[in-house]
Amino acid sequence: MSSLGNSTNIFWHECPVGKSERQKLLNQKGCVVWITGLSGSGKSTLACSLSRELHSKGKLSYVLDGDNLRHGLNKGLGFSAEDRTENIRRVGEVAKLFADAGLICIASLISPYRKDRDACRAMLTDANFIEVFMNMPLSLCELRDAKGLYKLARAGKIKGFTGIDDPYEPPLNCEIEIQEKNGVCPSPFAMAGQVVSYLEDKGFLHYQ
Ligand SMILES: Nc1ncnc2c1ncn2[C@@H]1O[C@H](COP(=O)(O)OS(=O)(=O)O)[C@@H](OP(=O)(O)O)[C@H]1O
Ligand SMILES: Nc1ncnc2c1ncn2[C@@H]1O[C@H](COP(=O)(O)OP(=O)(O)O)[C@@H](O)[C@H]1O
Repeated sequence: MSSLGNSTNIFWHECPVGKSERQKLLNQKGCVVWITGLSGSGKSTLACSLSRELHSKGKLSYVLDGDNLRHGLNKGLGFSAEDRTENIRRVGEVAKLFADAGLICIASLISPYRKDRDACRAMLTDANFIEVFMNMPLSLCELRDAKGLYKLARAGKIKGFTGIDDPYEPPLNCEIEIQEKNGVCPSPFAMAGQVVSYLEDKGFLHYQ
């Protein structure tokens, strides 16, 4: 069902081809893998590696990457708390549609606020929202600084940068946590393997 907001005189139209038929066709179950973490923690790397692994297993996935969506769907949104909330809400709604289409939707956004991630979780049935926390130390993310943004933030040239002068609220009850082992970050292939194992164990990679 939809939440109607300010619109009136609109009605929900059921389509005769349903989610279960699409899932049967694809032999998988639609869900959302929501990857959260600091800039540079490896969200996009995991998203791409996971999508590749799933593809090689014959499973259909689609990546919604925060940075990429800000070029289109979310063009015009900034990084205030309100804009981030709207950014996450929109991506949550799109992810829900992809999951309904039967796909394994991989959403990769900083999504720093717990309440925003929880709101996306609430859009789906609980088991179909798989929250993956990239639990990498800020020092590692800052050392990587692939885009040079931490340097700019430290120099005061970017204001409100997550982890520097803007908050990041780590998940309290995520389904999967990716972290360093003995001070070493797992490879992209190993990170993807951790998520694939979870999806396999929970029965998302088959439709019975
Ligand atoms: N102020 C500030 N804080 C954090 N990140 C910033 C900021 N300004 C620009 N960027 C770049 O935007 C990318 C994060 O976009 P998201 O849509 O994932 O952010 S959020 O979920 O709405 O917080 C983020 O991409 P990733 O490094 O892939 O996380 C940055 O490249
Ligand atoms: N598991 C990993 N092992 C080694 N380097 C990684 C790993 N994950 C990410 N990186 C590197 O860290 C940098 C940031 O990764 P990225 O996926 O862009 O992070 P995010 O999307 O969270 O900003 C990139 O240069 C990437 O190649």
